[in-house]
Amino acid sequence: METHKKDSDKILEEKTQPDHMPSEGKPIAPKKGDEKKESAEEKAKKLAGQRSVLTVLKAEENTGKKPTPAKTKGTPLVQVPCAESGRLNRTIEDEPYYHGFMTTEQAEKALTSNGEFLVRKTDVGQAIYFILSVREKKKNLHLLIKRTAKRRLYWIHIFACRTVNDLIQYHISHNKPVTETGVLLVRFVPKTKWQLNHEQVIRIKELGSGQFGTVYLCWLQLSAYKSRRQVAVKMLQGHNMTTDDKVKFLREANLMQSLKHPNVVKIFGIAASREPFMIVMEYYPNDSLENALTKGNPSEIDKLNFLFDAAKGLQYLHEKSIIHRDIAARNCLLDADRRVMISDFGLSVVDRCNNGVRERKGGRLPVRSMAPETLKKFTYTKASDVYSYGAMMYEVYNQGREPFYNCQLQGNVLRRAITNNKISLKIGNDCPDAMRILFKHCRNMDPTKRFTFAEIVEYLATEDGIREEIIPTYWEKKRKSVKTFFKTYI
Ligand SMILES: Nc1ncnc2c1ncn2[C@@H]1O[C@H](COP(=O)(O)OP(=O)(O)OP(=O)(O)O)[C@@H](O)[C@H]1O
Repeated sequence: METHKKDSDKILEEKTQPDHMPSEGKPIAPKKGDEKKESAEEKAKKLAGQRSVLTVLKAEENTGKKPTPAKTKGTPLVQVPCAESGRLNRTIEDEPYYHGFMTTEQAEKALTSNGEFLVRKTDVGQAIYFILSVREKKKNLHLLIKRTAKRRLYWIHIFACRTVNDLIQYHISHNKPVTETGVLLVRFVPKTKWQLNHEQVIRIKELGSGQFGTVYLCWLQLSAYKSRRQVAVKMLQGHNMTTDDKVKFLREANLMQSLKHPNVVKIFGIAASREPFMIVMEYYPNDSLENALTKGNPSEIDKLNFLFDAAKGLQYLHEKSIIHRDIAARNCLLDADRRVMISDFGLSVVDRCNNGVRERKGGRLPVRSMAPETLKKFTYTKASDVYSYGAMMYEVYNQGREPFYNCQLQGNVLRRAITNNKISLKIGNDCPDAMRILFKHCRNMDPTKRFTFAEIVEYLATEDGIREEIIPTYWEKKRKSVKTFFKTYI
């Protein structure tokens, strides 16, 4: 183990040293005249005697959130030379324990047993910080990895390093606690296959943009040995994105990850180790239901199946306690078999208690599709989703026209007219009777009298022309995978 007296002493000399910020992952070259060697551990012991000098120095150096005084007050900081940290020459993004941008909630889900840890990034105010999340005695600790003001060294408890990799590696290889109470880093939580790297994604062209980001057609490189495939990638872009926007974007990705249904958009993963954040999804070349309705002239059977597929996807979401909150033809995509896939979970929320979710949200709201009780009290329920589904039925039977397209009212005046039942949607004469009845059940002003999606699915399932589900057998699936193998490798 090699240490350099000069390196260790820099902590004490710092005030007179020029500011220097090494790039992440670069080793520090040893300097001439570093003959006298001393380990960081020995230095820690020695420096304990110089407590008063170092306490002053550390207080001056602290940046960002101040550490809890009970844990760190009076503890000297010791710089660990690079050679002693025992790290590999990699960037933080390459480290298996680094999970990129992640909320506290997500980190807590990932930590399951004592001593498990991961490193993540988060925004505190305007600044971005690294956080060490570690599980100890059935509790989760989220420790801010702080930086000294001048030399820009990273530190948690006693030891300070030039990079986060060094800091973590040093604590692991030397079995050093990260808190005063002796919490050790035992086992890291590895990234899941769902967490992708930005390098795996290659842009082809833009597909369109929405409120939260732009969607691109991209190549996704699955691994060095596997083929690449075309995917749609939603990227959160823009320099004026607030922390709130980022958290919402990650929440959307997290929510999508937990969904698996033939009528819900399939997600491959998320790249969140740096910005722009990306949600990598299945690419649906048939575009949106809105385009199919406005440009495609679908048959009556097609329309019926579009609504049946959408209702099945939404029934699944409601079973998982998810309220979509933005049901509209523009948010439904069509797969290669023209099956509807529910998409765009940017506004979705989880209603765990089944009481509805109250949220007075600013920004653009889909007022024309929203239920009167939501417009009045900002309460979103499963029944308010059903009301919006009714608005989508209107789109389906009116060539994709948006609800109230011929109404001159705008903004608050329109909102008041809807809530006071002064205006209402009329589905049109071309709509079959059975669908007109269903429309009425969805658009009832009283939310308790509306159908549920389970009832809608049951109602539509008996209609003539409903496409039967073709569930592939075991051998059909096998045959398909062999075919794909030959296509890819031979
Ligand atoms: N998986 C996908 N495959 C193919 N096209 C997609 C996919 N996801 C989105 N798109 C297309 O990209 C465009 C932008 O989608 P996005 O979900 O960001 O916005 P939006 O739904 O149009 O608006 P908002 O998010 O404001 O409701 C849309 O035209 C949509 O059809």
